[in-house]
Amino acid sequence: MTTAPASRPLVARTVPLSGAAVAELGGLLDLLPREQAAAWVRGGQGLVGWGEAARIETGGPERFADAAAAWADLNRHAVVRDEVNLPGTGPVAFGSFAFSDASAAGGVLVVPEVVVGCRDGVWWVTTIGLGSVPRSVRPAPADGPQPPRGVAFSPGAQAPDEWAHTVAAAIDRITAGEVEKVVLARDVIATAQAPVDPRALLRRLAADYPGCWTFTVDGLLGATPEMLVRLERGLVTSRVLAGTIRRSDDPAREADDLRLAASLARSSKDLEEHEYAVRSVAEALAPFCATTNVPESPFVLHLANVMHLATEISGVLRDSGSTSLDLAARLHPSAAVCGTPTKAAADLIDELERMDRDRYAGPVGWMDADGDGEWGIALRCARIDADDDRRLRLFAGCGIVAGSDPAAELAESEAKLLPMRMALD
Ligand SMILES: C=C(O[C@H]1C=CC=C(C(=O)O)[C@@H]1O)C(=O)O
Repeated sequence: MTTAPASRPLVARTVPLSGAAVAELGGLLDLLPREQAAAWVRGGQGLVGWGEAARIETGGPERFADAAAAWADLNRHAVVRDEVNLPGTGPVAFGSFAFSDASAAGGVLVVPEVVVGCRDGVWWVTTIGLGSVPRSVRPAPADGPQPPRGVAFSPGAQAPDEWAHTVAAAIDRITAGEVEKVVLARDVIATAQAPVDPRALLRRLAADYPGCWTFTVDGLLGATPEMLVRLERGLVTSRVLAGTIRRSDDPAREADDLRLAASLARSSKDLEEHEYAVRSVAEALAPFCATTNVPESPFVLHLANVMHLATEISGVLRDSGSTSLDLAARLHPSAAVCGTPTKAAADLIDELERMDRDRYAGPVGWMDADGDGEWGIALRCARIDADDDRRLRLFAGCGIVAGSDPAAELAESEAKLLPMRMALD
């Protein structure tokens, strides 16, 4: 199913924001109103948007292709005046897609009525209308959000010890030769005493995880460290993560961190897990790229809660007709969230997880009219219940290989849930 408002043209205008206007703004996230907010922000830069000029909803195995086609169609007839001309100026769609072809969560592209962007000190505002010239807007800080109140956590599809047994079952299936790696996830339900204002969570996530991409699209919000694919004027980049170690709880932890980072970089179990993920991305990108660069060994990425093995892959696009969403569709699901071989791992996930991942572990991000954009993997995130905004589903998953230990994976999943738990605290 695709719903796209086809008959009326998109009308978009981008203008730069002057230094004096920017001085009054605060940060990008401070501009968001409570309703219909979208964001993709890292280290103070990125895009935020609000309102809904157009919405494209898709579902099933063709959810990416249908969304890309509907977005291209909207832009074919668009009337655009862009005075800034950078990736992310002109009409922009924020998007989020389900992990699984079978999920009712499908996919969505939301075209906000107002988008404010910041990149390398350049600020702009884009106003977008459907079938009419949009009113010009002077962005201003919104009211401060109330922090969440009285949040209680309860198990989702599987209680923690049950999930550890599931991990043990997965290890048996790996040992039996069914798959080489499978990523198993679990969910946790958070229930607050009052409706949760997503902006409070976004601000907390951005402050605690400045090196991650803090996002919200259509009720999904989080701070992901993993970039599935970025396309910018023909340059393709991807940051692959797999292989994790928890950081120590000790505040004076620098010496500890060095020791942990060194043990992660030497861990054959984590290096194996990482290698599957890198290979899946490199192989999927190769047909699209004239050249690619895949570093031989990973580096260790330090986050506030965990450290990951990380590899930055880059390439030059061969065919200028491919959009960032086309690339994301081809890369999804990578072995960082599914496993190896892909189909057998996806079947095992269906069988063992006993839940719908919804939009967790699917691509989330934005795209402009040229097809440039950034699509992260929706990790360290939660989805607000559309029917009850006091309720959220939190997700975390772990790559399982033959050498995995169920108790250690359970502890790792707790560490990955921490960003959202703390944001709800
Ligand atoms: C599936 C998740 O993380 C992936 C990304 C980084 C490290 C991972 C790991 O070490 O298992 C996972 O592959 C998650 O955070 O829910």
